Amino acid sequence: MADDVTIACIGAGRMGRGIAQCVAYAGHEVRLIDAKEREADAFAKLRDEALDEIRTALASIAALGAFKVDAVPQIMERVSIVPRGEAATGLSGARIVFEGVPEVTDAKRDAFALFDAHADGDAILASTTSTMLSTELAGFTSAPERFLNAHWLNPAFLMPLVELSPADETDAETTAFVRAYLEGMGKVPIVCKASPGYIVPRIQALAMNEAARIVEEGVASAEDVDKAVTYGFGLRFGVLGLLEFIDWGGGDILYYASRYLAGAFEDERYQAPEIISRHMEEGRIGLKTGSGFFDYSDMDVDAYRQRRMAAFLKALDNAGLVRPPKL
Ligand SMILES: NC(=O)C1=CN([C@@H]2O[C@H](COP(=O)(O)OP(=O)(O)OC[C@H]3O[C@@H](n4cnc5c(N)ncnc54)[C@H](O)[C@@H]3O)[C@@H](O)[C@H]2O)C=CC1
Ligand SMILES: O=C(O)[C@@H](O)C(=O)[C@H](O)[C@@H](O)CO
Repeated sequence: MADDVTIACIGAGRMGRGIAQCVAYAGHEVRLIDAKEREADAFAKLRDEALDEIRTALASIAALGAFKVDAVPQIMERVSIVPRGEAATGLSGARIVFEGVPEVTDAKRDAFALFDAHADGDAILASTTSTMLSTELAGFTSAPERFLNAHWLNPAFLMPLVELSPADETDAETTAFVRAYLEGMGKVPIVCKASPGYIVPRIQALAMNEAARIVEEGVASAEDVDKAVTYGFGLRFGVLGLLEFIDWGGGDILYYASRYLAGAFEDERYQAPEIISRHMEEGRIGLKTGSGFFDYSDMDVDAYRQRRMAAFLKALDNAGLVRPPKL
């Protein structure tokens, strides 16, 4: 991967700015393109706001000790922002164009048309849509072989994961190029097949809606729901992952818990998928049977548990929750 890759972002909102910050930090030139037609005054306001936001975010991370604050001006020199009318200049020479316009089909269609009209013949278009099916979006560009979804998580500068979701027509080289580029800047890309919501938005939409529902029903306060996530749900799944935790608790427990909750709430949303009952029939319910979603049969299980314990202790220590025993 060349060091002088130029990047463009269509859309200078939350994600466009966050991606620009990562790209500039990683040493590459980045052009933000305001996707909306605006009067000169309105564009100047947006430009100042966007550059200010990126500069302030960099400075606050530097102030926390991540890097030297003197580096901020040099990083900022790599960021520019142009109005929609200058999209041709902004897109010229860009190797990857990240699209970050609102999660609305017409806005995507319009941004893709801008890419088609002005981007270079070898440029890759990567949509940061949270949910839209890549195969559907691919139909909005005349270069579907150079298109894929690249779902960054917010805040882009802090979150390592980027979910890549190629469309049916996407060339393998397109995915490989974007993957290598992201890895080069220290991100952690994963590839999933064309499917709405990939992994994270698909799981978190259920979790976020359920959290909101708990507050709506008066079951717990917003403070306590988020405390439960910080000190329970999030902390544990940060160490174990969801599927590994099924193996720890036992797939059978999830099966019975899901059945009870589906009955108690009289709602199908708690039904376990078929794979859970199939694993039970096959005796694959996790650590206690030697396999579940993962295979533990050839593993030194004590050493494995000790590694996970170390990760838990680290997480507890970060949260200031490690206490010595009372003697
Ligand atoms: N906000 C989030 O937490 C995350 C958002 N995404 C995705 O990234 C994409 C962009 O989201 P954000 O950056 O949050 O949006 P945003 O609203 O902050 O920024 C969108 C930008 O596009 C411009 N724009 C262009 N065409 C527009 C139109 N037709 N109508 C209105 N505004 C238009 C807006 O002026 C704005 O500058 C969406 O697809 C979203 O689902 C992905 C990950 C996280
Ligand atoms: O994970 C992310 O950062 C994003 O996918 C989002 O937060 C989504 O846009 C989410 O807010 C949609 O409800």
